[in-house]
Amino acid sequence: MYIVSGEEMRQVDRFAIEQIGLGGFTLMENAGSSCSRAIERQLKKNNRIAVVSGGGNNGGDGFVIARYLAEAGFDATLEVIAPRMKIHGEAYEHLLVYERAGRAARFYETDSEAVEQAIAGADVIIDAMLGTGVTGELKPPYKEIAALINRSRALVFAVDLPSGVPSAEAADIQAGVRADRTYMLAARKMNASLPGYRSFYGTIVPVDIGIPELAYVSAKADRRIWLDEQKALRHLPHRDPDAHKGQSGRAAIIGGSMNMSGAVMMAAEACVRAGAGRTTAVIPDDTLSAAAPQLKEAMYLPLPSESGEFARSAWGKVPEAVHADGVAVGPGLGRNVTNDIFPLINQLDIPIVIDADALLDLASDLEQLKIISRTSPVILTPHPGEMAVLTGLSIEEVQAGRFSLSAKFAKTYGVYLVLKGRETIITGPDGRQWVNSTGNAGLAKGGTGDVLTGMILAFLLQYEDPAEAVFMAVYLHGLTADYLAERADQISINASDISHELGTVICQLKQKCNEAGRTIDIRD
Ligand SMILES: NC(=O)C1=CN([C@@H]2O[C@H](COP(=O)(O)OP(=O)(O)OC[C@H]3O[C@@H](n4cnc5c(N)ncnc54)[C@H](OP(=O)(O)O)[C@@H]3O)[C@@H](O)[C@H]2O)[C@@H](O)CC1
Ligand SMILES: [K+]
Repeated sequence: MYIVSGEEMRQVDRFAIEQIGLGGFTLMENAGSSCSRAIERQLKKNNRIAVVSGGGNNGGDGFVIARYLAEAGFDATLEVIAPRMKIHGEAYEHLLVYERAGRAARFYETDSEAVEQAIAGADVIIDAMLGTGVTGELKPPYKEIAALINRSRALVFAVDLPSGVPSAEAADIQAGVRADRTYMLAARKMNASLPGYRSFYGTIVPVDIGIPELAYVSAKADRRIWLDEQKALRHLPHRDPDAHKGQSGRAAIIGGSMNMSGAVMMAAEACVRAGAGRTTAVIPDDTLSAAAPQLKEAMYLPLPSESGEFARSAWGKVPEAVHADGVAVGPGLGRNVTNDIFPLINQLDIPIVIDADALLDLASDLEQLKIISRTSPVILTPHPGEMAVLTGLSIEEVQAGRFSLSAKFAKTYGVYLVLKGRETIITGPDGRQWVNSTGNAGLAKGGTGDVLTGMILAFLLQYEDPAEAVFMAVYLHGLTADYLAERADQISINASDISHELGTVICQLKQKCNEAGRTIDIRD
């Protein structure tokens, strides 16, 4: 599914209407009929339903929904908050269709008390007041009606967006409807993936309204999310039956310090479990006895240490000492001795994943990234705090601009950026973005990032396309956490459990998709 801003959605709509010839009236009919069918599955026959409509096209969707629900025999009334005079275009045509079908809408302008009573007394409220067209703070009486909806005990289903929630990134939100479910039309709106707005949406139900792919291509809205597991099947790691260990790649993971020998070893174990042919842990020599017993499958390359961390002089030795097809640097490095990771980026033209403390070293001289000439990809995996250091912004600013900041950063420095969070955003150096839908709050725990780093490195060695490798690592990391959370509470998820169960999850995924008859949607 595509992810769009409100402005991009308008461009997509315009293209579908003007260039493809799908009329706005038809799209609204599609939106309303598809939504009402999806909504009906949540309704009980005796529910009192209030469809609350505005005067724009979101309201128009509401007129169609009210007609379908009434025709299906539900006790559904249409409460229109906008004055009749302000309703135009396709929305007005659909209001007329509703009325000509023998139904009567109630208008807040002329019957405010009855409208408020209908809303207060409803079991289910369908919020079709405002969608992508909202600007600024909610105006009266929408603000008061939104508050009334939020106070009610009814189930609240929003159409496209909860009214009042802006669709543009980093727009302020003062008040808005808090929905239990949001029936999102055609494409996912950007803000549904941003922390400040996500809670307004409730469960998001995608609703197809028949807009052709070409309309998205024309709007250059190149951001996607996978909402079903079947999409993953085509992209799962695959092993040739005749494979030998040399073909799955040699991985080197550089990290660890006296107090954090576990981090580098968790990354190394994840790398082994995710299929790397040979994995070497490059560690400070005085941590060898602590690190080595943690993983039998790894090889070890100890380098000079100082105060329990890599000595500054060790960094110059790394490019020659490491014989690998891909490298990750960062897990558990520590911050007492300054790390110098630029020789790695400069001299090793193999895929490199930069994580954790190494990101902070990178931040001290980011401009160097622009002048280094490499053909192999650089992958940065910051959490919002690390991204704040990389950009010089506050964490709040990072979170409010996750999409645009990621795109700008990845393009400026020519890197793949994995901005972690509830919905991790992966951005390619060309600005294309993928949003991950798997994972849960159990991942908010030390070590899970180290495991992800190891998985990304292993996949980089097995996939041709770095974007696919990075996305699949993030996707399966989250999916394994979801698998674990189905068996024990989220709070008990251990980072290493993700490595241990990864194979089971991939296996289950293959089985599930096979059982579903291999109906793979190729539009991903
Ligand atoms: N285009 C298509 O093909 C399709 C579009 N579709 C649907 O259209 C929706 C977008 O429709 P849209 O552009 O008409 O905007 P919409 O969200 O109804 O809001 C406009 C109204 O809001 C009002 N208003 C604004 N700000 C306000 C505030 N702060 N506080 C209070 N009021 C405020 C503004 O009033 P005004 O300020 O002009 O007085 C105006 O009346 C989209 O989300 C989807 O549901 C589907 O049918 C599929 C086909
Ligand atoms: K709405």
